[in-house]
Amino acid sequence: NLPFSWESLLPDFPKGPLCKYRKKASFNWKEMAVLLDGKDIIQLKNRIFSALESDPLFVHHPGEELSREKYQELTFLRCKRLFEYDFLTQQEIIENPLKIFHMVLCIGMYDWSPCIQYLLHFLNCASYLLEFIINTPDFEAAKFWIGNMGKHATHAVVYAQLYTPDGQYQGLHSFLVQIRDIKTLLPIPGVVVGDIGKKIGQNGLDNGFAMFHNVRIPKENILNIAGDVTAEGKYSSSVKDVKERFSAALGSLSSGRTVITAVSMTNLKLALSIAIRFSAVRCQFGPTDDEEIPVLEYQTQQWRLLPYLAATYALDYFCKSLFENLTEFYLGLLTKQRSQRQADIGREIHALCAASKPLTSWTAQQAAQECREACGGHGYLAMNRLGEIRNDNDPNCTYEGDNNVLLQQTSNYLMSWMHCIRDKVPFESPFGTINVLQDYHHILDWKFTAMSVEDCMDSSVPLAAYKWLVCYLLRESDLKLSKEKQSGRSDFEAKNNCQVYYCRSLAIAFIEQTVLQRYHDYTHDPDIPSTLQPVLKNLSALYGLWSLSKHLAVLYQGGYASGEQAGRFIQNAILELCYRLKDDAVALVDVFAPPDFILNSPIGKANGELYKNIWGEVLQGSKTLNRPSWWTEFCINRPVAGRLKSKL
Ligand SMILES: CC(C)(COP(=O)(O)OP(=O)(O)OC[C@H]1O[C@@H](n2cnc3c(N)ncnc32)[C@H](O)[C@@H]1OP(=O)(O)O)[C@@H](O)C(=O)NCCC(=O)NCCSC(=O)/C=C/CCCCCCCCCCCCC(=O)O
Ligand SMILES: Cc1cc2nc3c(=O)[nH]c(=O)nc-3n(C[C@H](O)[C@H](O)[C@H](O)COP(=O)(O)OP(=O)(O)OC[C@H]3O[C@@H](n4cnc5c(N)ncnc54)[C@H](O)[C@@H]3O)c2cc1C
Repeated sequence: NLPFSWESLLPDFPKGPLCKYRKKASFNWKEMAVLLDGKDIIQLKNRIFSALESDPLFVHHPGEELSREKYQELTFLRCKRLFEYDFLTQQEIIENPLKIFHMVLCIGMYDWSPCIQYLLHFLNCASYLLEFIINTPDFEAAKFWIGNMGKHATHAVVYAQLYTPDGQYQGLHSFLVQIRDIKTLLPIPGVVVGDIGKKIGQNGLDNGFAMFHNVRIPKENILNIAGDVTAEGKYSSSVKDVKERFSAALGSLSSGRTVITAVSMTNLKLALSIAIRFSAVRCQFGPTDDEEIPVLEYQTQQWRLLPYLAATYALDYFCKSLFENLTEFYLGLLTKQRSQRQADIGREIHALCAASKPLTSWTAQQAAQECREACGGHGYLAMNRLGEIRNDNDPNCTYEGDNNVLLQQTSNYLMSWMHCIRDKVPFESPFGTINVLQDYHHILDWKFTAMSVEDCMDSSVPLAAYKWLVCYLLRESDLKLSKEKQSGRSDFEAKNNCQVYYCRSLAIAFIEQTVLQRYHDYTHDPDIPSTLQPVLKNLSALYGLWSLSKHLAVLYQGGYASGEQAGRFIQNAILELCYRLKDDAVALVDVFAPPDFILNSPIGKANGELYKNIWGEVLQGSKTLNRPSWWTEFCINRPVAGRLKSKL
């Protein structure tokens, strides 16, 4: 019973082999799309997708190998065009900042290279408006990997150690430094700048290096987030402590990590759209010799893909909520809030995104590989895009902070609450993500109590287990750290020896619990339409149980679970949920899959005409039917076997 306007916003899919599954779905995919995104966002997505589809600059080149140079040029032209489209007015952004988030992800669904190039220009121009001298002390201190710097950036935001004329060290600060002439693109005197070479993915985007030798920049070019310097060279800062200034200087990294969390989640959407549509139409083997069934009917295929589908829904919700948290933080910064709450928000967001980036980028990396294999040989064909998705997702695990290093930031934050727990001092965090620790002592006594598989079919079961897991890992990490220190290890060594199985696991369990808590609350909200709630609850339960199943050893080790049944119930519940969700799977990807032009994968097309789509693409290759240019080497210049064999 959707109003007519919804129908025009979300046109029906073409008829074809996927209809069989679409008819079996327990819910209406359009109603779900409207619930998750709302009319405004769907309109924005349509606007962006159709602009790209109708623009000749964005046309795909099937069967054509672009050189890196050409791809970089095309990426730059596309980036310029994105500025020309200017998809969002300032007013729209102010009214709903979430639109920026959706705009970025829509462009990224097409190709991450122009998207990230655009974003780096857009954010650096938008968010940053002495007479300092910039120097690179040695080769190891060179700036390396910098996005857009390889070929074309004219200005860079450079993080550098600040020394004032009195010789005092003032900590890390950021400066706007011109690196190339804006008319000629030649380097500014004193700057050595260049391209770092081919990468595993995202090759449309140029990444560069730079070294500075006595490069003078105007005094105004200090980006005075944490401090400023007067004309007389005197340093001033509202933040007195160097360490706090360091945090403030790094604070801006939280926005990058939040965006990367969403970029990775979007890669999950792309990979799953392809793999699930493929699995629903690709038939192999069957109960009888003359009946082949779609590979989606196999338990293994369901178990390999559907938990990632559930993860996509849970992480999609989490990303939006994290972006809202970040918006609140930036509103505080813009209105120059100096309250304790503002500082606490900064710390909590830092802890959240330092773990959500690892969780989401790793999940997407594993999913992309699983989807690639789940599509068999066709998954390995470059035109089907799973390799590109996997390789373009890969650096999400590294940039804006290596995942393993970042997890330490989250566990540090969690460990910092131990003194409140020990001293029984009341505490809470602005977004409530650590409030679970208020019941730490009580939760540590909890046990797994489900008596049947059916009992486990709601996300409240894995959620309770996660709360225990977080408290348990916090206790164990804290004990381990104390033991290390007591045995005479330095702070550095002690901390280092507490990472594997302790702090690292703690940070992962914490973020999984937080994602699940938010998604559980959302899916169990009485305002969710009753037509959609059952499938959403199944997704929440599957995400929770599947994630939890990776921690089974610790649940037993710490005494939360005992006996054979607990593990068996969890495993059987996962399989049962996969089975229940398999008929909804196609409709669930229809909700988030971009149009065919954007998805750009013959096996992932919405019509499900697998073979027609592959053949259509194969035959478009300009040289598909040609004999090779080196055909004479095969037919005429035949090798004389053994001609070069040593006679000695
Ligand atoms: C902090 C480190 C991990 C470790 O340093 P260390 O010296 O050990 O410091 P600590 O003692 O642990 O911490 C000191 C205190 O500071 C607090 N802290 C640290 N970070 C933050 C933060 N972000 N916010 C708030 N507070 C912070 C910390 O909690 C401590 O406080 P306390 O003592 O506990 O109270 C450090 O090594 C580190 O951060 N390393 C990672 C470095 C990094 O991330 N580099 C990024 C380089 S830029 C990059 O990679 C760019 C890639 C471009 C690709 C982008 C693609 C996606 C699109 C995104 C678009 C976003 C655009 C953003 C623009 C841009 O980045 O240029
Ligand atoms: C595609 C791409 C684009 C980038 N763009 C930019 C950009 O625009 N601007 C910019 O400034 N930077 C950029 N970077 C650099 C990026 O920020 C860094 O690569 C990233 O922060 C990781 O640092 P690193 O490379 O020095 O790794 P390293 O710190 O050398 O890490 C190497 C390994 O050692 C491990 N390790 C390091 N320290 C510890 C520790 N304390 N405990 C345990 N293990 C540890 C890490 O887990 C990692 O596996 C980009 C990188 C990539 C790949």
